[in-house]
Amino acid sequence: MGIVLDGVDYAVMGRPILQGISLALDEPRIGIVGRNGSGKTTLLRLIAGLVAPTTGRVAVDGIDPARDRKGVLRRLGILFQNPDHQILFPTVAEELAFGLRQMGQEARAAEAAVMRLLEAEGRAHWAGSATSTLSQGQKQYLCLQAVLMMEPGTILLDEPFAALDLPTRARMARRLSSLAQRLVTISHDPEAVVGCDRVIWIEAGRVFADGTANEVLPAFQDAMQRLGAGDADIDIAG
Ligand SMILES: Nc1ncnc2c1ncn2[C@@H]1O[C@H](COP(=O)(O)OP(=O)(O)OP(=O)(O)O)[C@@H](O)[C@H]1O
Repeated sequence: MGIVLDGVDYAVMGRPILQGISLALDEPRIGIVGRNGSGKTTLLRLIAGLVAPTTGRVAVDGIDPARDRKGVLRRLGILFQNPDHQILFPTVAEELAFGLRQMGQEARAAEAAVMRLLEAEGRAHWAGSATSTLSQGQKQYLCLQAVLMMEPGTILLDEPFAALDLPTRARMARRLSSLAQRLVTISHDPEAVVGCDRVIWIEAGRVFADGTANEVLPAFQDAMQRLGAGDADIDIAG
């Protein structure tokens, strides 16, 4: 089944942001790379159903993510770039229970599921901790656990390593690689998608290259280095 985008265009007030995107994504590890402003986050938002395409069709395991919000919650989890934008609750246990409550589970069952998860992760003592006191890496880890609570088949990761120091990044990479879920990783950094089965390079709102990591990443890296050698962009997007 997987993720299907069929002839997708997305425009804001007539300005095209993404154009002619047709992709069928069902590999276990998918990377989406592109420079700043190329349209990666917009693509993620379309897949997640946070915005609907202007033309064309998006389907996640056969459902339209913009229309069936409940259905998509069970299929797709999102780890946003900044955990501070994702964490809503004062304590770790409340944050972890939120998704299950949204999916209709009653409070006591959700609480028990949260404790089971924290115990399995060796972090039962985190339950009552204030989310605001966690480090950036711990917050990112909490957001990942909150997504995993809902047992989605696919997780969308937006720049998952951007705010992490090297040891935390290594730990997060290890945790992610052990997951059974399909992962779609969006990044401007080729390092973040090195092990992927398939890498899609988005340039100026279009699919510029699509292949294995070995096929796509060397060319992407070359192009980014060439761009970096030139002067800064002086045009303002929009
Ligand atoms: N709602 C919106 N209104 C106006 N412009 C938008 C909107 N959403 C995205 N854009 C524009 O579309 C382009 C692509 O944005 P997007 O955030 O998808 O890029 P990106 O590849 O994720 O960039 P970055 O790596 O910098 O996060 C940018 O020029 C952005 O300014």
